[in-house]
Amino acid sequence: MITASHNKVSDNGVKVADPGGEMLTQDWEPFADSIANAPDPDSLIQLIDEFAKKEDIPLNGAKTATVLLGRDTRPSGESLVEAAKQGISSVMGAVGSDMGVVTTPQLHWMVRARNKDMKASASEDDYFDQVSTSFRCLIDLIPKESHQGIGKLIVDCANGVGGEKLQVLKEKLNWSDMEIRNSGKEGILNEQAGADYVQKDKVAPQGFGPSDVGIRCASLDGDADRLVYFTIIPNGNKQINLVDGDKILSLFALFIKDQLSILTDDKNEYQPRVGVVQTAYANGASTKYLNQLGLQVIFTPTGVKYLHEKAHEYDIGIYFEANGHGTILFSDQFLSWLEDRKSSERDLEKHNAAKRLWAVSKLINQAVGDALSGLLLVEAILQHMGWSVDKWNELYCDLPSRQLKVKVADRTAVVTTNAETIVEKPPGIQEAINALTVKYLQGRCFVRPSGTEDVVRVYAEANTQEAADELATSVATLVSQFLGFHS
Ligand SMILES: CC(=O)N[C@H]1[C@@H](OP(=O)(O)O)O[C@H](CO)[C@@H](O)[C@@H]1O
Ligand SMILES: [Mg+2]
Repeated sequence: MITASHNKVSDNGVKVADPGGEMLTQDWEPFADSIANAPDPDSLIQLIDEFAKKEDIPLNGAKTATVLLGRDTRPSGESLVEAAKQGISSVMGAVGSDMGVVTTPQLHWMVRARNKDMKASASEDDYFDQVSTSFRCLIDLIPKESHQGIGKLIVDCANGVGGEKLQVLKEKLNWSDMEIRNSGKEGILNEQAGADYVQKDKVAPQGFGPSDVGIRCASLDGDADRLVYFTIIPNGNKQINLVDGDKILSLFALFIKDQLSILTDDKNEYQPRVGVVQTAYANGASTKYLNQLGLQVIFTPTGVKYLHEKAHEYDIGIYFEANGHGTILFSDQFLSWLEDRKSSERDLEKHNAAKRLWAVSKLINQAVGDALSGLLLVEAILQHMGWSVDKWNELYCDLPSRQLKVKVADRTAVVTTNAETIVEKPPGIQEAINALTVKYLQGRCFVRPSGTEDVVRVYAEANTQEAADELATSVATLVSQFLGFHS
């Protein structure tokens, strides 16, 4: 997938799906790094040959392989896809099949559908069919008493690929109450728009203003694998109430738990294991809420590859990063049990709960986090509950938080443990952070080296915004003292 996601339009990047449609296995990352940095074509071919030998991959088998290629809306995409196609055929002897402009999750979905679900020709149309059919199924199952409109939705598409794809869904679903903004027809990709901008800066994207107060708004990122919601604060100068990935996770977890409790009781032999996966950036109030729901919450280091892997350990694994990337994974064992229940259950309530969970498993992307299918699931659940976005946002109240970046001489000098919540190296810094944190009510603070930028990130939470800001600033100073200023 040729995309640089939420980054500026002049950036380029590539995301690689494995044959199951999921993210590239972590063992292969060093190889990906080495070929990306190969100095010339000969070294590239040599690296590929060596790797194929090491992994025991018969390269002549590649002749029967197909590599699906997709791209986001960046102007550079077309020529990069062409280059990829040439590389795939001339170096590997395989076929590069161009799927055109697609969202990252659509491409992952197609790879998965072709290999895992044995739909040899799975296309974008099949994706649209599956998500719209399962969405309609959820809507049709809404109990009559809560069948009421929940009002208009406006979606900021970051001027990216999500705009044209959401338009397809809008037409397929006859969804008149949804408006698409920053659709990509004009405007610059990701510029003051999109889920990353909205979540990090906590402000409304461009094109949104006072006339949108009171309306449910959502934001996708440039390749449509992240989703956040928000509402505009009246007279707030672009300020928003952010409904982030933690809240999407909480809504999904609540719905799944409700449906499971209709379907099962203590007498059931099979008790599906539900796991909720977060990172240290999850707001402390969300973790508390999920614990109160009686759910098992597990933490992993930052980066969706870790959350995704952990979520696979459960029958139903629900994961989200606060930035809005996440999905729900269902185990094969659970799905076959569910299929059984769906066909054998005589009790109407239980039968419907089974059908809802089945529809969720078809709607939500099983390969990666997907803003479009995530958005449809949020909308279906809100309609099911008869909830406004405010009601949803009131599930719990976010603790004030602050994120800062510190430029240091060498960020790899920071070594963390315990899902990145404790610093092991340099020695002494964790004790100093602890000494500052205990001064604040509901204080929580951690530092970690970024995996994507040359900075150390500081995250702080406390009972007031001033306190969170102060804690973050003083810990940022500590980081500079311990690690030396960037020269
Ligand atoms: C605090 C934060 O938002 N970190 C982001 C950011 O990672 P860093 O390792 O923090 O740079 O980019 C990752 C990739 O998009 C995303 O998965 C992660 O959540
Ligand atoms: Mg993205």
